[in-house]
Amino acid sequence: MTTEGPPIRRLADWDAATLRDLADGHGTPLYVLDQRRVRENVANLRAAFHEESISYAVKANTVRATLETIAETGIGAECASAGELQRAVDAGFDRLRYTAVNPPAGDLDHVVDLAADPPRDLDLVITVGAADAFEALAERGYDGPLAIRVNPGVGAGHHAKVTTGDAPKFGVPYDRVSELASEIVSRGFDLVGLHAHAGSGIHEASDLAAHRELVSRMGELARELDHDLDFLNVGGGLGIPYRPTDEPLDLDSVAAATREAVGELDARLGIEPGRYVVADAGVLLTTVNTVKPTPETTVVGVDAGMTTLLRPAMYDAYHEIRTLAPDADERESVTATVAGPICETADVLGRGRELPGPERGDVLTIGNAGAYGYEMASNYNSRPRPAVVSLDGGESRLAVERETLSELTRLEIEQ
Ligand SMILES: Cc1ncc(COP(=O)(O)O)c(C=O)c1O
Ligand SMILES: N[C@@H](CCCC[NH3+])C(=O)O
Repeated sequence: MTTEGPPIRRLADWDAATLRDLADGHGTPLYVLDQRRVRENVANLRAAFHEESISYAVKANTVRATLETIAETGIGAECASAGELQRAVDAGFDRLRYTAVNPPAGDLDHVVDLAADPPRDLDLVITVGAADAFEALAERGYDGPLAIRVNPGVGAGHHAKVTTGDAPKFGVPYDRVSELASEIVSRGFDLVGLHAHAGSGIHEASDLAAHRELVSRMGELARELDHDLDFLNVGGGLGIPYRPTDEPLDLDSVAAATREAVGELDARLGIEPGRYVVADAGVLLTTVNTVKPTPETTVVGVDAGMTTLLRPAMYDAYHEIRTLAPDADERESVTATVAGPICETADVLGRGRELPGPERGDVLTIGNAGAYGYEMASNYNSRPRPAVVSLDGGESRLAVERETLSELTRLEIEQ
């Protein structure tokens, strides 16, 4: 059983000497994932959502070491692709939800095969977000349990690009759900659940209000359906404080508000957080390559960029940045723009940051990098992806090797 921890692990709480040693030993850019913190986050969620069923949204971080840690806690896995599903199975998850968005044929083939011939006893439910996805499964002879992803018409999130509950791309329109449910049931399938997801990064009061509205609409829909359900999953999206001045969510009150909003329900409530489980369990270490004073700012060029951590470029997301230099206290502070090595103006990890006089060779640490960090890394500009180290108590081990230049072309065929 895992033990609960503080509601957030701040960047300042990481042990600087340990991180410096890891940067020395493995080079940078380097992701570090603390498995103890992952366990604490799961325990914190369980303490608050003790009546609900919890699945980890695998997309936030699929590094095997982390998936194994989470699988061991006994919670389920929510998977958005055949690749995620396979990783979750390989890491030991037994309760799996495949919540496909517009699933490609090859994915469905894989998932249907897995359902027909599982490597062990698996509790696998496929969630369809369109009538066509249901037809595609039926054509493949799938005869297992199904859930419907609903577009509840209300969304929330830290950025418009991750607000899903009101985006037409996601889910069956609310007022067409009963029709699809009847079709599924009349054709002899086992409809076990309904699902909706407001979006990612629910943190502000307005987002929490939208979440409650979503839950309430979903509760109503579940009651209106002429069919008994096993579960009503109201998605993930629980946000975390990215800025040092942000406060963590009060999970107990979010859980209580969720229960209240759903109303009378025979089915079990479910949630599927990703970010909340892994974000503050990870940091990104990066080395300063250049320090360039300019009339506007001091540009601190580092070896991590948008190909290592995409969130600042993609969502203008804020990630705290600190120096690990041991003599930081003796240095005069400068206002810096921390920029990556990619040929894009958007390749900036932080603007207007107060840093103790940065020097070439300094190692910086970037906070809350455990969620959607390594996972969204790319090879743009032919940059190899970084390594990942897994930390557990005093032990550290390499979890993902650093990509090499020769690996960048491994799929290319000489013409
Ligand atoms: C269907 C679904 N469930 C769960 C999540 C997890 O979201 P988060 O990492 O914000 O908890 C997402 C991502 O937004 C999602 O699309
Ligand atoms: N990638 C997003 C979260 C989106 C989750 C997927 N629906 C982020 O970094 O905030």
